[in-house]
Amino acid sequence: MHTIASELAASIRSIPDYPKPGIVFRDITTMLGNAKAFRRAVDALVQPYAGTKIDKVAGMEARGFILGGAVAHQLSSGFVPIRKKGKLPHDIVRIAYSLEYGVDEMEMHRDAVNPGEKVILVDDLIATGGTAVGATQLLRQIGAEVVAACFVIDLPDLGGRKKLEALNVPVHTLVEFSGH
Ligand SMILES: O=P(O)(O)OC[C@H]1O[C@H](OP(=O)(O)OP(=O)(O)O)[C@H](O)[C@@H]1O
Ligand SMILES: Nc1ncnc2[nH]cnc12
Repeated sequence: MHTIASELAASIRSIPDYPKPGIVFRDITTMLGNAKAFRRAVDALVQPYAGTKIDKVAGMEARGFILGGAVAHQLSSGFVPIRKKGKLPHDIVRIAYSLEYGVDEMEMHRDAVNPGEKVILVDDLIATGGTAVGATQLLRQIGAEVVAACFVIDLPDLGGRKKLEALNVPVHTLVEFSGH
């Protein structure tokens, strides 16, 4: 019998040396195109939170939008896009962050979450945790309660899960790939 982790792992494509030499890129487009795997991934991401009241799901551009939108629908929550700089039209909060293969800035509308609202972060993958830690800081800056973060893929050797947990954000992941 296949576990969900092995089934999902088999649906994800690994591309060596993309986008830079030494990085093994974990490509979820193959999982997204596989109807059964996509449904199982979304169902498994949602499972720990079913029946709890989550006000908003926050997804990080771009892959976090695909999964986060589906998770928000399943939880009957609102959705908050955390975007790369320059894309949001209204009053924003912004933070600089680094990730496995670069540095960038991300932004969120200041009025996207009301103080005290319970928010879950959703993305496809956690590597160094730079993106998720930045998103947590943005959400906390506007008074949100970050109750959890969930990801399809964890790259445990890069330490992102531990960084988030050190900020008191519980982390839920479905499949691990060791090495980079
Ligand atoms: O844990 P970290 O080291 O921060 O890396 C993880 C982030 O990197 C990827 O996004 P990317 O910035 O490549 O954007 P994309 O979704 O637009 O491809 C991934 O979707 C996560 O958001
Ligand atoms: N190795 C990796 N594969 C896909 N997305 C990533 N984001 C950060 N590291 C990544």
